[in-house]
Amino acid sequence: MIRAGSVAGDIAQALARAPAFSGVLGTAFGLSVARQACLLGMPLLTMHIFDGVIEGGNLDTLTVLALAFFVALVMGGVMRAVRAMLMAALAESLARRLTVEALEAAVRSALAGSRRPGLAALQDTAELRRFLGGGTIADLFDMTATPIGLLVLWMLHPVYATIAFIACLTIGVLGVVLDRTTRGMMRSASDRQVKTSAELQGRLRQSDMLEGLGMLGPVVRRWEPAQAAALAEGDQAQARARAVRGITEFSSYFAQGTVVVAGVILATHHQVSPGSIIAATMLANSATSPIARVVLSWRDWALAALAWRRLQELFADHAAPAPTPPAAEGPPGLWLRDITWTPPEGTRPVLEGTTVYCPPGTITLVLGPNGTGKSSLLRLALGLMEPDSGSAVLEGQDTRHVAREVIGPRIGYLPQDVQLLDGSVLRNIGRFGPEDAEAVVAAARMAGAHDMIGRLPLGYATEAGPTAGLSMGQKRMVGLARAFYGNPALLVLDEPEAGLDKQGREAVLAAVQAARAQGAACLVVSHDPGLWRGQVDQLLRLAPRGAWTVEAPDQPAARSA
Ligand SMILES: Nc1ncnc2c1ncn2[C@@H]1O[C@H](COP(=O)(O)OP(=O)(O)OP(=O)(O)O)[C@@H](O)[C@H]1O
Repeated sequence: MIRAGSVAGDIAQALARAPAFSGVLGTAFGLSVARQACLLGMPLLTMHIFDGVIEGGNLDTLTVLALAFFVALVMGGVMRAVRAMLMAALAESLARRLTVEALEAAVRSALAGSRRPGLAALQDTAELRRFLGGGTIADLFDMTATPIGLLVLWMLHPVYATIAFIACLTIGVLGVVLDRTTRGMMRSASDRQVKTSAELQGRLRQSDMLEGLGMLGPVVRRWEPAQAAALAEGDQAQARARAVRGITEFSSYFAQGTVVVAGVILATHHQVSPGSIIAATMLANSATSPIARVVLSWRDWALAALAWRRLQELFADHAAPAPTPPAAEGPPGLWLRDITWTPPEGTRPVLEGTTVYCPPGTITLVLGPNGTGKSSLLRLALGLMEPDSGSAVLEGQDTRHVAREVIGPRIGYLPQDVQLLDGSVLRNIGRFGPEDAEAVVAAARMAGAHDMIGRLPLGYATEAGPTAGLSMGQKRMVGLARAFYGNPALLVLDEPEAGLDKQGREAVLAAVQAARAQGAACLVVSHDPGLWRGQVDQLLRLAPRGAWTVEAPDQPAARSA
């Protein structure tokens, strides 16, 4: 849980861990101090113009002072622009790094069954980018003007400094009160909004069903109260922020007005010069306005804090499994060793001690009633989920504890719900790697999809993404070709024949036989054992409550020569 007021510290700590980032932050801070020095010189110049030039009538001095005033102004502006560029570059660079990490963690979180959409992690990264690049941190750096301004005011007259100090204190206390009283509200509103928009997104994905069955109204009516509650909580926090904004602005102007009044009284008693009144007003403004800006940008701080907290929780809860070195003498093929697995929020294991060895060049058919854990076993075999105990070992390497880019190319996977990504059929089959048309066509031929692809409007160049017009059967065939791409050592197919016509089913059988002949260990889930009769080397039967058996098939597999 995030501690009140710890956001800046947390973010600064994270930035400081990266030397390049801390260097940029240090430079931006240095520029802020230098800029404040330039700007704080201006009230003193103004005072000299009033007290020295008006009384002495020396226009040469006025020219020099005016020039110095102008140079200070330009230098302040240049430093501000350079600082803004540095902060924007820093925000960009940090966001790029965070985006990759956030995406990886979001994928792992989705695999673990989390309902929080990956999109939310990207929105949080964008929020942090906006925060870092948007001048809020620069406002914090500008707060160095406050002690310097107060010191100079003190040197002009302690009464000036006291008035400005009280104003700074009032604004600062208001900021802390605002933060303490609304942070929880903002957090809850923001979390609720993420949840409700995720729910709505999930439901809208089923637009055919919603529209076809006339369910849109009831769905929206169920979603609306939660959304309204989230918005109401956000509005309440905003209302408090508006009240604080009013008091902050009032305090700032009140301080300046009081400085003028006090200055006139002091001048009539010859304790300060008339020019000091203008200088003190400017200095009081310089001392109070950075604190006021930080308080007024409180919402940005709060939103960035929430985004940061959510990302930290996502990274902590879904860290990449630590890689382990492969065993020196691992058996070839796939070995599922004593796997026990309980679904998230489940009370009893669906798989209990499941053990099966799939040598290279064999087909293992996984059978069982609905809900007995067949798909889950495949995902465990691929290392996509953490078992309660046991492991899946491919050629001596634990498939869970290995970099995905290392093991991915050795695996072919056809999930139950085939998803193709935006891009051509060619790019999808080639897994969006370097284009290798020959290997793509070889995979498509092996999957029996080549002729079907040839009949598509643009052949291999046809769009295959979720909104493209491929039928379910066509998608499945393209997905099968993607699984075969690169002759994987392990082929994991979840109901590959589902939804295919007779020709498609025969193509699948032939394709899996071909993969076996090439030495792949094949693990296939099916609800149609008849189709696979005489085609497989062993059967893994799953039953309710974690029961399982490994059997030889009724008819031994017919091996191709
Ligand atoms: N991410 C998850 N979160 C919660 N429960 C899950 C999750 N994945 C699987 N389960 C549960 O685990 C059990 C096994 O699911 P699984 O999809 O592996 O069964 P299956 O044998 O493949 O079923 P089917 O034949 O219907 O495809 C089910 O009760 C399911 O609800």
